[in-house]
Amino acid sequence: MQVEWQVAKTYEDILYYKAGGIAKIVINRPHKRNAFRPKTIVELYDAFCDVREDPKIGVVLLTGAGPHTDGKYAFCSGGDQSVRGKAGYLDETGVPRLNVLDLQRLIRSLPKVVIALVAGYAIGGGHVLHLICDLTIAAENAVFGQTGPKVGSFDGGFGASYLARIVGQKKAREIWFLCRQYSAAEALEMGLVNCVVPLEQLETEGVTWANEVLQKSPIAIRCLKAAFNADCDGQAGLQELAGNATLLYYMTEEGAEGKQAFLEKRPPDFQQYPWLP
Ligand SMILES: CC(C)(COP(=O)(O)OP(=O)(O)OC[C@H]1O[C@@H](n2cnc3c(N)ncnc32)[C@H](O)[C@@H]1OP(=O)(O)O)[C@@H](O)C(=O)NCCC(=O)NCCSC(=O)CCC(=O)c1ccccc1C(=O)O
Repeated sequence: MQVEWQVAKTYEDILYYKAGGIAKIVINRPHKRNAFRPKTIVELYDAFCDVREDPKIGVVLLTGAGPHTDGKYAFCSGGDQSVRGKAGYLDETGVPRLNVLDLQRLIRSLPKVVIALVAGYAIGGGHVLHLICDLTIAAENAVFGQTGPKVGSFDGGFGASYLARIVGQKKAREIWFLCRQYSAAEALEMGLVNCVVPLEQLETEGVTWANEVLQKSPIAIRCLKAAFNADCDGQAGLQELAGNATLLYYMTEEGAEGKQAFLEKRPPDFQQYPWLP
């Protein structure tokens, strides 16, 4: 399936396209195996905010540019260690940041479906990025793993607890404690990815999945995503789920009656609405 991607906005570290109801966001630092610096995250955050505000977009494909000149592919290799300072990753003004955590929360709470397309390495913070996406499609050359304890880092948030929800406690501890690398086939076996396809079919497969999602009810999908999140995300997850309930209530005549009565300075007439079983 050929897609006519249109550039949605120009950035330095990422590429951002749209076509139909699909957005494609590409981490574009192949010379660093698509490691992210604070600027990369600021740009990713901006693009995901644009997706959130665009009512035509229902699905995002998140991927990495490649191959690099050495022929190797990467989805993302995590935080750029060359700009790591004493208290985080240094931005252009020297302020230390761990702003990937903001991006993780934005992707998770985005009321649209995010699909990671992983070719090559999804390592360290890059592995956590694919993990928090709603779905992951891996190319046959994909390689997954955490490196934190090897490079003096760890993600005790979604990177630990959500990983354990997906692959189980024993496997999650193995992944973090041993810092091994896992093939696409092994990732499929442990439920870390949804499917594995030949490299040259990766984007086509992503577009096929996206188009299938786009045939479905937007409100049903956003409520389901919030419901899946609520199971793991404590009060923030409940807030997200309940926000959808409020959205739906606002869309009812009953909800509108309360507002209308206030504006017309009269008592609300809720008696016309049934107390359903
Ligand atoms: C990905 C590799 C396994 C690929 O190996 P290989 O194919 O042999 O390529 P290399 O020759 O190693 O790399 C090519 C080229 O890219 C540069 N590079 C690769 N990865 C990085 C990186 N992460 N940062 C900077 N530069 C990178 C590499 O230096 C080479 O450059 P040359 O100039 O050509 O030499 C392998 O590259 C690899 O293992 N990479 C490192 C993976 C890693 O450890 N990532 C960091 C993990 S920690 C993290 O991601 C922090 C996440 C985070 O922000 C966070 C989140 C929540 C809580 C806390 C934190 C926190 O900040 O700690």
